[in-house]
Amino acid sequence: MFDTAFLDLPALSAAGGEVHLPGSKSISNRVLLLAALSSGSTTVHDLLASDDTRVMLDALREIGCSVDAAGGSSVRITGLGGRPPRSPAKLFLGNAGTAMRPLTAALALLGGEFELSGVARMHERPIRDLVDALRQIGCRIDYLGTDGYPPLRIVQTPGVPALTAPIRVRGDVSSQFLTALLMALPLAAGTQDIVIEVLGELISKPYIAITLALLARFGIVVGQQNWQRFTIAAGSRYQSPGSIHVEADASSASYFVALGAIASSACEPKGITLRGVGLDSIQGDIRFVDAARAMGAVVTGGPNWLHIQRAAPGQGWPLRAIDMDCNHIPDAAMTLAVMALYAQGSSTLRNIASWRVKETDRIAAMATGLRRLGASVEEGADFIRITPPPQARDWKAASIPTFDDHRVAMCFSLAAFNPAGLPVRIQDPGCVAKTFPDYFEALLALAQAPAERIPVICIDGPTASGKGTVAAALARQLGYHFLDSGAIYRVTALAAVRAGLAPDAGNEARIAALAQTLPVRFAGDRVLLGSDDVSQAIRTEEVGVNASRVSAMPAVRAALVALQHGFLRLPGLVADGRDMGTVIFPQAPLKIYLTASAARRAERRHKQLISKGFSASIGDLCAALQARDARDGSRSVAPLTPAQDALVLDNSDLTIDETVARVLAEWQARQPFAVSAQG
Ligand SMILES: Nc1ncnc2c1ncn2[C@@H]1O[C@H](COP(=O)(O)OP(=O)(O)O)[C@@H](O)[C@H]1O
Ligand SMILES: Nc1ccn([C@H]2C[C@H](O)[C@@H](COP(=O)(O)OP(=O)(O)O)O2)c(=O)n1
Repeated sequence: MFDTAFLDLPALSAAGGEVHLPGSKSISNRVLLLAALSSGSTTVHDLLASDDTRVMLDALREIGCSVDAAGGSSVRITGLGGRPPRSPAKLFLGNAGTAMRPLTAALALLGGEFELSGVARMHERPIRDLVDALRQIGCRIDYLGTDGYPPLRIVQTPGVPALTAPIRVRGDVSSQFLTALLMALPLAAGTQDIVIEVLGELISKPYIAITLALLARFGIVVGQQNWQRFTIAAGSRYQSPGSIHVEADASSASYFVALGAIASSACEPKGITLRGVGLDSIQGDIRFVDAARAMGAVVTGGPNWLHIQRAAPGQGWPLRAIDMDCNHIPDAAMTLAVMALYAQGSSTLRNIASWRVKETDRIAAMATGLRRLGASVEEGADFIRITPPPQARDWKAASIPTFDDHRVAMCFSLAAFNPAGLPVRIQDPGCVAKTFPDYFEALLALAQAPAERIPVICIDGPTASGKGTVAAALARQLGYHFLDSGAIYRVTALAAVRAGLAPDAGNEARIAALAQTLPVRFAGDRVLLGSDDVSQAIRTEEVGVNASRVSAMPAVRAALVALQHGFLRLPGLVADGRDMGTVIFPQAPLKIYLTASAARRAERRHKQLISKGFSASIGDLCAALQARDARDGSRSVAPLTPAQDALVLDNSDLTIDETVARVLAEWQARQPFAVSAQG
């Protein structure tokens, strides 16, 4: 996940490939509970791994269901199937409303003694409408804290209550209470019809439609009249479907549908394939596909998959402008607002008043970002009209505020395909964690950009100037990849010595051959040589000196070029070494030559070695590093020297943080975003 202050997306040119979307949270928890209430075992595939599903799984174990890992993101649940739940039990449900509400209803009907609690925020989330509905049918539920809110105690004698009158529940505040009743009341439908009546106009009907569709998969058919009266027929029984796939969130899919519609495919296979949600989706937001098609997207699909391709020029590319009532797809429709940037003419999205009261005022948020990109935007209480920048040159490099709204952040990532080749800055990219923590990783795995557009910051300099420390900190702050090229030379030296090859000129060809296929991998902070973790072994002074020797061999340097170029990946790279700016990435827009006095560097290296448990004397270190500087600086190929366009930064009297701040300021100054004006 990118938890940086901002994420700069370079201009993207194409996209293609396959993405498996994570399972929907609310479908995951519905399916888990239904599996737990059924007879038989259910293998649940594509379950979302999240806090909310974890607490549900723990609760199900606690009440006596068996939960077994079934490989990857699958679990096997063996349901109660008419057995009483294990009781008494205390269930901690975190902040998962999708666990608290349905479990309350189900346990109140199953009978036993239970305490249901959660985090402090959960104890501020109302549950009275559900408790009132359950009390109507004789369930005993007490509030353990504030009236109307969890924590709750359920003390219910087992046995099905006789239900003579319809059960009434309010539907105008939240549809989750109705979902909870619909999932629990089949437990009472053995010998009697169950009728639920909704008081008030039912909101969020598409979510009830999801509940009904899932109940049907578990053998429960619910009759429904006008979304006001629901009937569960006598004799209804939960029956496991054996296996079930959790659909991905259809509104999360909208970003990738849009991606396929606007991005060309540079190579085969063409287009974007989405796995996890398909044309037969039970989610209302799947209707986004129709809107995307109306704009020109070429979408095919089947159960659990979609394939999206950009239309041929003139046949849907550039996209067609639309004028659409978006009431049925409120969340996914935000994506249309960004697709409108790639349309010919003005697009109007209507009946979207609910955008104003979501995570943020989404009409205002979208208007702000779109205007910053150069679009003309008109907004009203319940509509937005977007006219794209007339020409490529009218686009602007924008820093987009995201207002702590995951959907705003995901939407504007798509502006990186702009025809002007401008980068886009997404502020607070971590806000996508709400529904799709790895959204940007998934996008960047599909997106392509020419190598010359992928930003690189080079930090070269002599030993112990702080290059590695500063480069790693910068990479972290910018969300960029990090290349520690010195580590590659160190691993080469270690591998050579282990293979019995002394780092002498006579062994150059053999060491170069070894370097050509060097199985080096970086995994977070660890450096692996094959499967051997060499992170510690390569940090000794002896390996450093040997690295300096092998690095003076032209054939070895040539052999390692492709490996180093391979680190240049989206969204950008910070590279640390000796020749990053002079040889490996001469096109880099920022090159820093970091240096410090020999005495300072010897002190730093001394401290570093002591802290890692190696013994060393400052005097020896100072002499050694001066010798190394001399060798690195005088070798025939790629000698250590500042690139012509490098900024020389002597940090003898700077702290690490000050050095990082200096480099970051240089980087920011080179960006096209008017940061101070735009915030
Ligand atoms: N500006 C600085 N002031 C003080 N210590 C620093 C500074 N920069 C780096 N160091 C310390 O010096 C040591 C060497 O830094 P390192 O990043 O390994 O250097 P290099 O990669 O240039 O060889 C580290 O322990 C680091 O914490
Ligand atoms: N891009 C690079 C990186 C390192 N080298 C060589 C020169 C250095 O003495 C060794 C070890 O590099 P490393 O950056 O790990 O060394 P220091 O941590 O600066 O002591 O590799 C190089 O020639 N070119």
